[in-house]
Amino acid sequence: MFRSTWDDTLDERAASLPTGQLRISSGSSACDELKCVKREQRSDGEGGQGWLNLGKLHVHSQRRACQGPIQEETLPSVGFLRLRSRDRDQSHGPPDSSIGLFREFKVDVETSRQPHICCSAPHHHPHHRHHSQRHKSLCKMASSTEMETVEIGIIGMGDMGRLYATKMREAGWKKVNVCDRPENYDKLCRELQGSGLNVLRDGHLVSRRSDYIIYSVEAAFIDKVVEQYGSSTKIGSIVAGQTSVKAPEKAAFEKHLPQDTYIISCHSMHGPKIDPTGQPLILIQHRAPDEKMRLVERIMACFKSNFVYLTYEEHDTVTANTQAVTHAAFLSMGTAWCCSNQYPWESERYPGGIETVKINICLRIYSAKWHVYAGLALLNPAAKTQVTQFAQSCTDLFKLMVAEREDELMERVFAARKKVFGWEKDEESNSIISRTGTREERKPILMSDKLLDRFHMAARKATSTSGHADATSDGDGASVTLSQSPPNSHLSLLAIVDCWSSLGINPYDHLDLAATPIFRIWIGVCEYLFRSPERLRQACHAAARDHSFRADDTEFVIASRGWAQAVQFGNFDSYQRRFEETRGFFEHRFQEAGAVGAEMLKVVLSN
Ligand SMILES: NC(=O)C1=CN([C@@H]2O[C@H](COP(=O)(O)OP(=O)(O)OC[C@H]3O[C@@H](n4cnc5c(N)ncnc54)[C@H](OP(=O)(O)O)[C@@H]3O)[C@@H](O)[C@H]2O)C=CC1
Ligand SMILES: O=C(O)C(=O)Cc1ccc(O)cc1
Repeated sequence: MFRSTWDDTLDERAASLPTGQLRISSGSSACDELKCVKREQRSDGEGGQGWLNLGKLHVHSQRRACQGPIQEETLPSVGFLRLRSRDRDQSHGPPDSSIGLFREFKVDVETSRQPHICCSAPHHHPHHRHHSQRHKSLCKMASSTEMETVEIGIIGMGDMGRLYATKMREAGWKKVNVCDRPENYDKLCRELQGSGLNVLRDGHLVSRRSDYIIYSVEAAFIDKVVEQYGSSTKIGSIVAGQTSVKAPEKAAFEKHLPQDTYIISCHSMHGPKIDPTGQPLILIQHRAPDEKMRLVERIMACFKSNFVYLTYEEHDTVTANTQAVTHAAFLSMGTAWCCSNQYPWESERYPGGIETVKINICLRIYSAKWHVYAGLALLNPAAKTQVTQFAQSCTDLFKLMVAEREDELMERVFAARKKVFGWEKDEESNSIISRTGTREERKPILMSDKLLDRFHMAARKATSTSGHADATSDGDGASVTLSQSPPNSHLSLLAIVDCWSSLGINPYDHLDLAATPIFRIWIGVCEYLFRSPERLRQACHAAARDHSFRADDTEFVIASRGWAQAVQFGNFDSYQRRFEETRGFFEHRFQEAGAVGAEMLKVVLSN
C-alpha cells in the first residue's frame, strides 16, 4: 500500500485501498476517467524519463473519487504518479498536449490499509496498529520548545471550545488563548481561574497573537464572527473552524481572512462529552502548505483521534449522511412519539433491544443543543437532498404498507438490501460491499441478540419506577431473546436503507471516513435488522398486515415530512420551535435515558 504526500498546489490526493487499488479524490475537476502512469527511466540510452501506463481509474460519482485496478507492485516505491483526466473543463489545470490534464502525485509505499485515515497517536485498539505506525513516520511529536512558543487561540468557549482548550492545555501546550463574547469575559475569567488558559476579552485579542486559531462558534454566526475578528488575524497564522457544516465556514474564511494567513480546518466527529480517543477528526488543508499541516497534526495529536483528510466539499457530502439525515430520522421518531403522546418505553408494543437503541439515541439528540443540529442540516446544501429523500422513502414505503401490498413492499426492501449491503435474497452473511465495490468480510458493527437484549434490560431496570418487574430476566439481564419480541414494522430502518439505496450511498464508506458514535449505532441497528432475511421478512409482514403499528407509523411519516420541510425551508426559528416542542415532552426523562445511553455508547465504542 502507499500513501500520498501532497503537492501544495493540488487538491486531489491519492491514498491506499485495502485491495491494493489506487483511489484519488478529485476535489475540483469534473473528470470521469483518469489514466494512471508511473514515471520511469527510459531505456533509450539517453537517460530520459518515460511514463509507464498502469491502467485507468474510473470516477466514483458519489464523492467524485476515482478508483481502479492498479496493482500495488506496479506502483513506484517513491516517485511520481501522473494522472491524466479526461476532463472537458480545461480550466482546472495545465492543458496537456493531448486530450486531458496531467496531475502529479508524489507517493511513497507504506503498509497501511485505510484510505484517508491516519491515527494521530498510538493507542491500543488492534485495528489501529497500522495507523499508529504510520503516525510515527508521518507526524512527529511536538518539541517542548514548540509547546512553549506556539500560541493556540480558541474563539467561542462553549462545549467544544472548552473541550479543545482543556485537552490542549493538559497535553502541555503552554499558550492557549481563549475568549467568548466580550459580555461573557468576567464570567469566563472566574470559571477558568487556575485552568492555565489565557482568557482574553474578545476575538481580536486572541487572533492577533495566536499561531493556530480555531473558531468554535455556532455555524449560523460564523460569517459574522469571522467578519468581526478576521482582520486581526496574525500574519502567517493558521485558521480553522470547528463548525459542523463547512460551506458557510469556507465562504466566511475566504471572504474575511487576510491573504497572508492559512486555512486548515477541522471537525471532531463527536459531542463534547465523548472521549475523542479513536474518534474521527476531520482535517481540511484548504489553503496551506504541508509544513503548516504538520504543525496542525502535532497540535491535534493530543486528542488521540483518527485524522481523516477531506476537502471542504467532501466534508459536507459525508456529514449530510452521517449526521443530517441520521438526526432527521431520530428527530422524526421523537416528534411522532410526542404527537401520539406516548413514552415508547411505557408501551407494551415496543419491547426489545432495537427500540431501546432508538429511544436512547432520540433522547440523546433532544437533550443536546438545537443550534448544532439546525446548523449542520439547514446550512449544508447536501443535507436538503438527503433529508428530502429520507422523507420520500418513508412515504413511499408507508403507501405500500397501508395498501397491504406486501409483495411489492418486500421486493422494494430486499432490492435496497441488495444494493446497500450486497446480500442476495436468502443470504445471511457477514460480508458487505466495501468501498472498492468488492465484497468484504466485516464483523457486525455491534448488534448481536445478546447485546441488544442487554441494552433493553438495562433500560427496563433504569426506567422501572412503575414496578414493571422483568419476568424474562435471569438476573444478568441477558436472557430475553429478540425472537420473543413481537415483530415491528421498523419503518424508520426500512426507510433509511431505502434512502441510502435511492441516493447510491454506501454507508460503510461514510462509516470508515467520518462516523459519529450515533451514526455507528444507527448502521449497526440497520445491519442487524437487514442481515437476517427472516427478521426482515417479519418486519415487512408486520408493516403490511399488523394494524397495531399504523397509527404510530402515520405519525412517523408526517413527522419525517415536517422535518424535511424544516430543512428545505432553512428557517432556524421554525426548526428551533419544532425541536423545543418535542424536547419539552421528553425533558423529564433525560436523566434516566442518559444513564442507559452512556452505557450503550460505551459498549458500542469499545466494540
Ligand atoms: N456540540 C457538539 O456535539 C459539536 C459541535 N460542533 C460545532 O462546534 C461549534 C460550537 O458548538 P458548541 O460548542 O457545541 O456550541 P456552544 O453553543 O456551546 O458554543 C458556542 C460558543 O460560541 C460563543 N460565541 C458566539 N459568538 C461569539 C463571538 N462573537 N465571539 C466569541 N464567542 C462567541 C457562544 O456564546 P453565546 O452562547 O453567548 O452565544 C458560545 O459560548 C458549532 O459550530 C457546532 O456545530 C462540532 C462538533 C460537535
Ligand atoms: O453524533 C452525533 O451526530 C451528535 O449528535 C454529536 C455531534 C454533533 C455535532 C457534530 O458536529 C459532531 C457530533
